[in-house]
Amino acid sequence: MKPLIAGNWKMNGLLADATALAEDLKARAAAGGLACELLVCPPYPHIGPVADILSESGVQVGGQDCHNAGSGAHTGDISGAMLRDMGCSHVILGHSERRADHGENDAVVRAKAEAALAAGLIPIVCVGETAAERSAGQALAVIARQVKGSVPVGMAAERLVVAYEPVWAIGTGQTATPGDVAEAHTEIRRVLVGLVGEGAEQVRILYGGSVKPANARELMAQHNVGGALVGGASLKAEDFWAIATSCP
Ligand SMILES: O=C[C@H](O)COP(=O)(O)O
Repeated sequence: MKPLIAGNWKMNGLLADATALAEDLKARAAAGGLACELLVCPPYPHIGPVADILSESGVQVGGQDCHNAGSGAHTGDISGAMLRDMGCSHVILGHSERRADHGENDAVVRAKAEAALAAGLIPIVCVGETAAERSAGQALAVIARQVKGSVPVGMAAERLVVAYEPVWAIGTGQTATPGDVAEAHTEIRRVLVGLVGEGAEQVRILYGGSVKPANARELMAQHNVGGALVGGASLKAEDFWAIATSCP
């Protein structure tokens, strides 16, 4: 399977910024020849216009979260079906900013992943340790616990993406070393084998945390790294494209 380079635009920009970025990516994608799949995850209000612009481009569109219920009285939330209806193929779930800002735990993330799958979306399940957990020597244990708790059991490997995002590397400019990344991804793969079975080798495990053009090539070359989840650098088409063209 090709690597996946996903851009998480988070809560940034207005509609004009989102559509300008989408138009720029569409123009770059028209040349073809990328060795990876590309995905952008705009803020909810921008998903429809961005999906319209990118509809024939090959660049996929995703959500940044969805509720675990299919519909109902959940003010301020959106469902997987709504994302699918707007043209989304993927949804990011359990991002550390959701876990911190909205108190989402592994059980909630797993319920959301099950709802996303039921809606026809591919969940990108995020895991990663804090700086304190790493200092305490618990990084791998935390990662293993989050994967076991957040990933639905027995799912098809091609319907799942996992993202390793050490919390201390997100938006800080401090990137995990290639060795840290390889170690964490190997642990995630080991846990996935128990959850997914034989297909676990096919699950793409993305790295996220201060990925930029200058470090993307080395990170993407690590064992078990199947792409990147990019925050800040995905807001500039030039940088996002440079990361996409770094795929092996
Ligand atoms: O979802 C993306 C990550 O949180 C990484 O963000 P960043 O590239 O700005 O560090």
